[in-house]
Amino acid sequence: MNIGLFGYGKMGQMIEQIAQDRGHSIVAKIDVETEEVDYKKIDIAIDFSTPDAAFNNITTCFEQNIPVISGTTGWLSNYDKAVRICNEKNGAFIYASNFSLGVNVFFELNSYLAKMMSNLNQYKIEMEEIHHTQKLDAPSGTAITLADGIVENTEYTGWELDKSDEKKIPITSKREGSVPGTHSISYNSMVDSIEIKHTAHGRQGFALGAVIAAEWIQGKTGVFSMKDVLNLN
Ligand SMILES: NC(=O)C1=CN([C@@H]2O[C@H](COP(=O)(O)OP(=O)(O)OC[C@H]3O[C@@H](n4cnc5c(N)ncnc54)[C@H](O)[C@@H]3O)[C@@H](O)[C@H]2O)C=CC1
Ligand SMILES: O=C(O)C1=N[C@H](C(=O)O)C[C@H](O)C1
Repeated sequence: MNIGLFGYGKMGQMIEQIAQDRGHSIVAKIDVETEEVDYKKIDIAIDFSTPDAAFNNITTCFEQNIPVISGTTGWLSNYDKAVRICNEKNGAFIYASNFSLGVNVFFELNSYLAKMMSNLNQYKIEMEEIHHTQKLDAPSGTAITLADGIVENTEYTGWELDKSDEKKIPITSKREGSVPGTHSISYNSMVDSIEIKHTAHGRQGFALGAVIAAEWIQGKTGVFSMKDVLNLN
């Protein structure tokens, strides 16, 4: 595949390595200073840019009939609009807050545990995410997906960054050194706690998942998720 990277930061560079190892070519590296893009060369776009840039990058690719894999977080207020444009153009799109296999298994585990805990009112939930200090958004996209999985299976109505509303899942976002991404969810009662936790050891898992998604979406049209790619059911 001829890949166009939108965002050539920490993730863009990791994806370049992994994509090349898997026999793909990087034909464009688009970053903040890029003035001109030759879209004709690009078979597929992989966007790991910034919350402000993602929507424009994604929809410009749809206009150019280029399928898009996006891992950028913090732009989701425009997600429905991006999906509409993708469908209007008969395009192909995958957004995932986290492309790693481990986190996608963790998403399933989280939903399953939430369902089991839904009637046990003596347990109160808490979520914590820890990332490097360069991260622009909080809470992380992964934490939001985890919270959505809990809301779907319990009576919690949403999430909040500062604990106050009993009906919302309290999320604590910590920014420390170069931490690649740690997410934990705990259910705490007076007598005990149950905790599940995912710890990324680096960015390889995210990057590999994005390249696998790009390989999977070739020749398809529609809006998909990592659950489709990984066949997790
Ligand atoms: N879904 C997932 O699995 C993962 C998602 N992420 C998300 O991916 C995004 C990027 O993460 P990192 O690479 O760590 O950040 P980074 O800050 O290292 O890289 C972002 C790059 O985007 C560039 N950029 C800014 N405006 C741009 C524009 N208009 N067009 C193209 N590029 C532009 C920046 O100059 C920078 O080089 C973040 O939103 C992060 O939360 C990060 C890791 C995994
Ligand atoms: O910014 C990051 O680094 C990461 N962002 C994603 C998120 O917001 O969940 C995924 C991963 O945790 C790393």
